[in-house]
Amino acid sequence: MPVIPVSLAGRSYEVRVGTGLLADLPAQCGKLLRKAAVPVVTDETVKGLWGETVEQALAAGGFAARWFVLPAGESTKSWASLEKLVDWLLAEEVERNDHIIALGGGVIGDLTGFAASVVKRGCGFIQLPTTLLAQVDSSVGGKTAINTAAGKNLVGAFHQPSLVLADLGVLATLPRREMGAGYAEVIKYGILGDIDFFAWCEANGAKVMAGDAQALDYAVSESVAAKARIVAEDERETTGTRALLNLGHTFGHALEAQTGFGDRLLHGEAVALGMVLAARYSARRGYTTQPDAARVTAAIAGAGLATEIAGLGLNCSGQQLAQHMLHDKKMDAGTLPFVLLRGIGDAFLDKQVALDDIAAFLAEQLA
Ligand SMILES: NC(=O)c1ccc[n+]([C@@H]2O[C@H](COP(=O)([O-])OP(=O)(O)OC[C@H]3O[C@@H](n4cnc5c(N)ncnc54)[C@H](O)[C@@H]3O)[C@@H](O)[C@H]2O)c1
Ligand SMILES: O=C(O)C(=O)C[C@@H](O)[C@H](O)[C@H](O)COP(=O)(O)O
Ligand SMILES: [Zn+2]
Repeated sequence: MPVIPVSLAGRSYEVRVGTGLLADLPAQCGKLLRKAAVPVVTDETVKGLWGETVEQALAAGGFAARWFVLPAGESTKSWASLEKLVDWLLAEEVERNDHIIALGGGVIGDLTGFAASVVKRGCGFIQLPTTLLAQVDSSVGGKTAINTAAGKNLVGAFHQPSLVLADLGVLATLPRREMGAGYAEVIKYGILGDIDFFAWCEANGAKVMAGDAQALDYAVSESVAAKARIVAEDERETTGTRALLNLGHTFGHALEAQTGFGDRLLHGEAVALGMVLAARYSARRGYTTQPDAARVTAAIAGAGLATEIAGLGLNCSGQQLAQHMLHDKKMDAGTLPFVLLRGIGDAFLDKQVALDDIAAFLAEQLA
């Protein structure tokens, strides 16, 4: 079983990738579970599909799951959900050294991690990611957040989990559209820093999308290892290294905001479009070549993901889309550093981007 360490001074933890990890939960968690009652946060869909497995595994180890179940979907990453969850955790008398379990996709992981960061000024949590996206990205690295009226992930904290168990078996029930959204964050690691992994994705993306066990194991393990390396180097996104994980996200978050954080455009789908835009904009600026941008576009289209924002029916101008970017967390004294490409596998942070030029570029892409 691949075990990937996330090495942080004094707070290192493991990401275990394998099959059957949920059914083996008490043994996997070991001493992290200290009390008979274990708080488990999930969404309605995941509870219906995987709740029984978790409940029975805990019961077999002498534990009782205490469930907090939220509606599925991006709108759950809200102030309202956070308030309800925090009140519930306090009513459950969760202590600092306890661990809350987050069972679900990135929405549940981000929200539960944020709640864990503020309850009693910080208690423990364990990530049980159940989407491809959560296994390869959101469960690792400690970014937690909710969305607000002003934009995506604008309120949150860095708070690392104590353990991540990526059970590949749970992906069997994941709809194809959600697999595609997760695959966007997989291929991101290739585009931003590893041309060999990108080429592997070009050759094996269809297998990953079809749920091939070996391909999934490799894709998840390689993605987690790539993220762990970056997070270990720049945990709090202060040096610019971690910001590279934001490839496609400045465009993507603007698209998510414009479409109202709903089912119309999933986070991974927005990131896929954002990476195409970042590649095309990099070519327009002369940093990379048109053939590179076309290769990125083709690899993303090959996974069944949309690559043209003109097809989204956004009904807005390039300027309006660019306005959303003013709230980006990378914003620094009036300039917005953008993750661009010098080539496939060679992302960098460009601090010289003019938002008016981005707006003009977006207007062309929308036409
Ligand atoms: N913290 C980070 O570093 C980070 C990284 C990437 C994305 N994110 C965030 O993650 C969120 C997106 O995560 P997501 O794509 O996992 O979305 P999600 O949590 O909404 O899950 C997607 C859908 O899949 C369902 N689902 C989950 N597991 C399932 C399973 N095994 N079988 C069937 N259905 C299942 C859910 O109920 C939901 O309807 C966004 O809010 C994004 O901002 C955070
Ligand atoms: O872990 C990171 O760092 C990332 O940027 C991963 C992204 O895929 C993720 O969507 C993250 O939540 C975006 O970060 P944000 O700081 O722009 O909200
Ligand atoms: Zn993302």
